[in-house]
Amino acid sequence: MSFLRGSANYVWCTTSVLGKGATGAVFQGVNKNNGEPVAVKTFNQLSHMRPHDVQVREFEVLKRVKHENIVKLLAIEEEQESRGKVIVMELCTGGSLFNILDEPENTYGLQEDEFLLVLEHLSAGMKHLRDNSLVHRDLKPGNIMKFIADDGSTMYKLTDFGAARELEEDQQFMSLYGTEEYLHPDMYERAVLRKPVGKKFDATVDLWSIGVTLYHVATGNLPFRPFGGRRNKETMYYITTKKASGVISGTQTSENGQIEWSKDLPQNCQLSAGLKKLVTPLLAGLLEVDSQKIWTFERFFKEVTYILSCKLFHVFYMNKVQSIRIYLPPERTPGDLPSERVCVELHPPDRTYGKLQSLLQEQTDVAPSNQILLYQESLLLSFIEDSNAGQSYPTTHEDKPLMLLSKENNNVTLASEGDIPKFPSFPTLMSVETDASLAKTACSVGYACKRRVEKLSQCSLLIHACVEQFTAVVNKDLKSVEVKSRKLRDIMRYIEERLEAAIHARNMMKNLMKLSGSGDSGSCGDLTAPSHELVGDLAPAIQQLYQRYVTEHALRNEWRVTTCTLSCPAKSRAPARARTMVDRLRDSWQHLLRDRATRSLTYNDEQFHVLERIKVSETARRLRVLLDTECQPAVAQLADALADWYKMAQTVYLQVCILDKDLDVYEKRLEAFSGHLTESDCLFYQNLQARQDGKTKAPPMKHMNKVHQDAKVIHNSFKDIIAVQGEVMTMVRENSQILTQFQQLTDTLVGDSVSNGEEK
Ligand SMILES: Nc1ncnc2c1ncn2[C@@H]1O[C@H](COP(=O)(O)OP(=O)(O)OP(=O)(O)O)[C@@H](O)[C@H]1O
Repeated sequence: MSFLRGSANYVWCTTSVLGKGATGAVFQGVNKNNGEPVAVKTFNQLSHMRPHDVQVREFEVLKRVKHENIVKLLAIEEEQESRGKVIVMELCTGGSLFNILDEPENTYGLQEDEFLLVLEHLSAGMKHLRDNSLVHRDLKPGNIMKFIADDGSTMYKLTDFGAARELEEDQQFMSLYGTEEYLHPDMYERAVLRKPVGKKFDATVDLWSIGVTLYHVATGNLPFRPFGGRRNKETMYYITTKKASGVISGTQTSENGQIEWSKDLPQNCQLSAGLKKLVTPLLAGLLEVDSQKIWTFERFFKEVTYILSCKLFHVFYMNKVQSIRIYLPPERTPGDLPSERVCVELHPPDRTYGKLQSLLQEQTDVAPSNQILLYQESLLLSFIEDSNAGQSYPTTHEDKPLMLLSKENNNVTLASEGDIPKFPSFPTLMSVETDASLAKTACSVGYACKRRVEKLSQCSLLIHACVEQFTAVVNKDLKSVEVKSRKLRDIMRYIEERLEAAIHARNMMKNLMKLSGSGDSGSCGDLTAPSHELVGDLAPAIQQLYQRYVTEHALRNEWRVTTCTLSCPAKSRAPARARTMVDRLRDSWQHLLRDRATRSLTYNDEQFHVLERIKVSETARRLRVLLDTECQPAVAQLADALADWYKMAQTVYLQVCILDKDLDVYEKRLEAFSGHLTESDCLFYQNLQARQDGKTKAPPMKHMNKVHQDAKVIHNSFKDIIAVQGEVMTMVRENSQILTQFQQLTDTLVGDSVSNGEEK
């Protein structure tokens, strides 16, 4: 039966229950004046038995807080019929985090991006409470609401501020608080075990609850789980108080059995290894029973700020066909506040390329010197303006990651992603009670399978993308090596020409000086050009590679030929098929849930119930087949093809690297020789100048100073050699002609004087 209830400005229907808690129920209502949907919190009889000041405290607190991560208070009104107070709040259509975690999709915890959103919003909301000297004391997923804005963006908001001071009244606290798994052990001892404790519950009790909540959000499970659950209170207390520092979970799987402690997040949780590394110490700091060791709020906020300001890199590690995530620490900003120093000291800012490489090595074992890191169709380094500054690093996405390839290891082996739990099977006898929970478990496993199918499908696309990008890089490198070798051959030719001219000039001057009896033209040092055989030797190898890989596209063609017959989960729409099957599992689960609520089924209903069980088992079987016999083998085959292809591609890449290095060595030698030649020319022309100035018999050199200066320029900047070579050569040639003419003239003069009998 539904009843319409109302206050001055709002109405709600008693069937539109959003949730129920210890103090009352929350309904979806509507503003009578503008139709705005709202949430209306009403209070039950039990809540009215609390002292008056306790009852009004929630209203007082709500009036004081104003923050985007705290549910907004719209009004406090009186219900027309009962005259009881109601709280009207903004409506959070995404439900509570508890409901979200209860979804089979989140059985193993929230996805990484959603987890980070909860972390950010939860800590921002808590910071606002701290800034207003408020302690929540009843923090748990049920009191964190998901608000979905008109633009579809999500905001998590804290709610339920009814607990703060009630802790002073033991009785109320014990009777009104049902969710004990999130309580700090000291509060647990007093409220649940009902032992008098001489301890004060300060703000750190919230930190413990944040720790339990975050563990729950990250894994889908509570961190401390005694066998038998909530009823095993003594063991619960034992686990939380006896756990060692750094331990973040304790589970008892059998009656009076051993506790399994762990300092790590479970393997099946959805967070990446990169984020786990940052979140695990945070959880350990919060789930610390020793009051001396538990983190302060300030430390918690700083660590969260640190985690959230890390730059995320999606990386596809080709040799393991694995998507990984790297969180690069934030940069130090000039405006770092003194209060942030602690955090800076704990995590020295280091957003350098070297840091990125060492984080990659941590997760992949590929040493920095062996990392080939690509972004799109180039090496990542070519995108980064300053390898010490993170701002210029490109933004990556799941489907547009950095590609990491190992330079020295040309093996490709699929990384093990861990086992997916088995689908449950229904017992032969139908049970309305257990069938619904078995169907829910089947849904949870179905979601895990679907995620794995999506991952494999993405891997297959990334394999193709990686091949394309690496091929582009090899081609680009080959092209630049080819251009470099052509340029060096040109330079070599130019240097040889210059050398020839220099030798010619010196020989002629020598002859002239001898003839004119003016002495020697001066030493000009050893002028032997570096053998151009080296560049000549490299040229055919470069040409051959160029022809095969750039002109004929051998790498691309090879990949196409080997993979054109292979199946690809992305092309066969495996993710869409997996999604349809999971939807089917969900429908069946909902059907079995309705059956459980009905309790007694008619004969026909029973037949349909049995059919739904069959549907669940059959869909589960097909989903497993899709994963095990279609997607996994397809990616394994692609990985094998990739292994063969990479053996070839890596060889070409390394060959090109070696050729490039050889050319660099040769370029250096040419540069050194060019410098040497320039110096020699300078010396030579300086000598001539001196002779001219000293009125000794020397040819009048045109452009001599210009040649001298340009030669210096060339010496300073070898790279400019091509730009000025024409000009310099013209001048050198002109000087050479002058010398030749001068010699001819001198020869004539000498000949004349000989014929005139002047020669003795
Ligand atoms: N603003 C809101 N929008 C949508 N649903 C809400 C809103 N506020 C509360 N709810 C739902 O109502 C439930 C109970 O609300 P609330 O926690 O305030 O009640 P309570 O009686 O204090 O509960 P508890 O026993 O947890 O202390 C929440 O878990 C949530 O599912």
